[in-house]
Amino acid sequence: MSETTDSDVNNHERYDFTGVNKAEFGYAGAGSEEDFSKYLLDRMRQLESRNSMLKEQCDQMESEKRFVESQKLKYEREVRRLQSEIDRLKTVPLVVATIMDVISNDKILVRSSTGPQFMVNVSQYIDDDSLVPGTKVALNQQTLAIVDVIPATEDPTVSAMEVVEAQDVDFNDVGGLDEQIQELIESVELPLLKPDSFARIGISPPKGVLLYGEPGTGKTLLAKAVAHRTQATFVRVVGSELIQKYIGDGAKLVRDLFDMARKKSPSILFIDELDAIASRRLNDTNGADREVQRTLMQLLAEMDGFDSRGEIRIIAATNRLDVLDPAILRPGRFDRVVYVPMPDEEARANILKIHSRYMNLGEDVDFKKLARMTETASGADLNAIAMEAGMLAVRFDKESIGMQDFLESTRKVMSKLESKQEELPTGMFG
Ligand SMILES: Nc1ncnc2c1ncn2[C@@H]1O[C@H](COP(=O)(O)OP(=O)(O)OP(=O)(O)O)[C@@H](O)[C@H]1O
Repeated sequence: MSETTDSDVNNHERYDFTGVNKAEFGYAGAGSEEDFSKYLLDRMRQLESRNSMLKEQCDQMESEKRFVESQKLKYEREVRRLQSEIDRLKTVPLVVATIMDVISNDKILVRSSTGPQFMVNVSQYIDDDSLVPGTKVALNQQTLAIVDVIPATEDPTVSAMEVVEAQDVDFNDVGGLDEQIQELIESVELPLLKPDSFARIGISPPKGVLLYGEPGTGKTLLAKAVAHRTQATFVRVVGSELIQKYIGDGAKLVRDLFDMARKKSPSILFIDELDAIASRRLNDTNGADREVQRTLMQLLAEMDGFDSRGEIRIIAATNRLDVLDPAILRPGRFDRVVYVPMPDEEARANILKIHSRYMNLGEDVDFKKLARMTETASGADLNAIAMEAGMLAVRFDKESIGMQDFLESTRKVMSKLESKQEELPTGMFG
């Protein structure tokens, strides 16, 4: 509709209002025709603006309606989702079981997680190939039919082992321990690098080397350094983890470990905390002990069936030589036993130097003096002292690390050590 303009107002004289009932238009005045005409134009303007306002409101309502409709669809979807979630939560739980044997395509022997064994049916939607002994499956609670195959969540071998293809630790990173390094060169490095020399002379290199000594004295460090020197893959497992994490899988893991070492050869297999799987039998009746025994038997079997001139070397470490089963130390197994001592004064100064060689040191730093003050510290403690001194210098925004920082960090680490040693039994290595 076109807007009423002023020219319309000026043209009002053209209209003849004779005989028009003005009251019908809401006009109450008794003015001239001209006034009535003006009145009418005003009314028209008012009605036009009201009309356009109503149109705007209508548009707005239209868009609100569309919005509400889309919200409605959204909420309907949400209701359907929640409904199916409720249905899912209301379904009866499935029973977990392990396949013991496959008798025929539709008859499977399973052991449920609660213990008893059942002969059960299989849902037709399950792929026959996935039904092999050892697979975990879900059973319907009433009929005990297999309704699902539970995928293995993690391959224990992957998380139990640490496999490092190229080590960056060298013998230069080891402070002291010259004799131990020499032993490792003879028993691990030479057999890997010069196997022909052993064959020519007609002797077999030792199969396994056992490093023993207090915690933090550098046993792992030595094994890593020898792996670096020989460019061998470093495969590491921790005895206690083999036992605790994968109950029932320990023996299989040992097999997998040797398989991995063979696959990645030349390799150095490092078994840390050997005592956790190779301690003397104390109590035969307990299930956990039997598990340890099975793992140990597998380890011994693997070592016995192993060619000592091959490309795999085994190094193990323990803090407790006194608890080891003598079977593990027989010839052809860990036949070279190397004691890794706590560092003496000279070694302590060396270790401090090694761990602060990339630090910006003040001229007053006296490693000999620090070595005299750290008589009971292991290599790991000395590493902690160097790190802590560096942290102190950073905390106080210094240019370099001074003797004062080292003295402060030594005091801190040594007092922690003393309080720990008071709690420990003595005589483990004496
Ligand atoms: N002789 C050493 N020279 C240099 N650093 C050392 C030495 N001994 C220990 N360290 C430092 O201490 C850290 C821990 O040492 P490592 O893990 O080799 O000890 P370990 O004897 O294997 O201990 P655990 O018995 O607790 O396994 C090393 O990474 C290294 O930084």
